[in-house]
Amino acid sequence: MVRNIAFIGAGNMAGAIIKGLIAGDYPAERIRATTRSAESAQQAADKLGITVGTDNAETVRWAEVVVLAVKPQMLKDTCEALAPDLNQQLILSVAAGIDTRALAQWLGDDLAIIRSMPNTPSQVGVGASGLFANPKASDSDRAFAQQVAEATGLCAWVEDEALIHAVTAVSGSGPAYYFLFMEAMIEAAQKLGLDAESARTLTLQTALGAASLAAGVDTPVDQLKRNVMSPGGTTERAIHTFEQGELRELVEKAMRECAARSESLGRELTQ
Ligand SMILES: NC(=O)C1=CN([C@@H]2O[C@H](COP(=O)(O)OP(=O)(O)OC[C@H]3O[C@@H](n4cnc5c(N)ncnc54)[C@H](O)[C@@H]3O)[C@@H](O)[C@H]2O)C=CC1
Ligand SMILES: O=C(O)[C@@H]1CCC=N1
Repeated sequence: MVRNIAFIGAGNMAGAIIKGLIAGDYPAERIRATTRSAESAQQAADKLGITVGTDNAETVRWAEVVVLAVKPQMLKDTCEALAPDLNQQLILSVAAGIDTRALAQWLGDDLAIIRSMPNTPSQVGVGASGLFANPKASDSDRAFAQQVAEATGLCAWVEDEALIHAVTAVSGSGPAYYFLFMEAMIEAAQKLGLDAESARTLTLQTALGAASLAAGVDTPVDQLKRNVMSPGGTTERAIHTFEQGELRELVEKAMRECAARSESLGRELTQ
């Protein structure tokens, strides 16, 4: 299914989705985007290989699907300015925290609105998105949103919109947790004596290998972990150190904070 799709905002997340779509053979001439300045529009056009302008109204009138990809703090003003040019386009919002009720208030009551919480690995085809549709969205709207998400990776629907906060804490923000872990491992590897390049390549390949193995076999992750841990061996010491340092509790705390921030962001920006 190909529809004219306009991204309002052409930053990190829109760029990641657009790259994923194009890599999945979505026709580039059916994708447009906007940014705030002519200079950033030109940069984004060169980087993404699509038409990027600064005229939201014109771009929205061309579109059948409008993707809201500006920062949550910019969303209310952006939506209210777009509202007069909307004519039943499907709205896809990737903004953290802002619910479909607020979006409908700013854009128009009758609109089909689908929220997607994607992540930046979308740009290399291994994104993970959570989706929620308001009751106005048709089966075909849902199918289109799913197609966009699947062009860039995999997706899961939630039927309770509040669960988008949890999705944000898992997959929306999750890549940054793994990047932090990689950063820490690269630093520690160098302290153990490896040169910077070996520290980096061994760390990244190990992350890729662990994720590929976990995704590629049916074995639960705790068993995969135990398979690395020879009794009395080396891994056991490292895992014991993580557990003693309460890594699990820390992960849960961080994810609860993330979900809570998603909720409070929504409250602050929709009052
Ligand atoms: N970065 C990430 O990993 C993820 C981000 N998101 C959501 O995606 C949205 C965008 O985030 P990023 O791409 O990281 O931000 P960003 O700052 O990289 O991109 C925002 C873009 O919006 C443009 N913009 C701002 N106001 C505009 C307007 N009125 N009209 C047209 N363009 C306008 C800016 O020029 C910029 O290109 C946010 O709402 C965020 O919550 C969701 C999931 C993951
Ligand atoms: O940090 C943020 O607010 C955005 C939403 C999910 C990932 N990045």
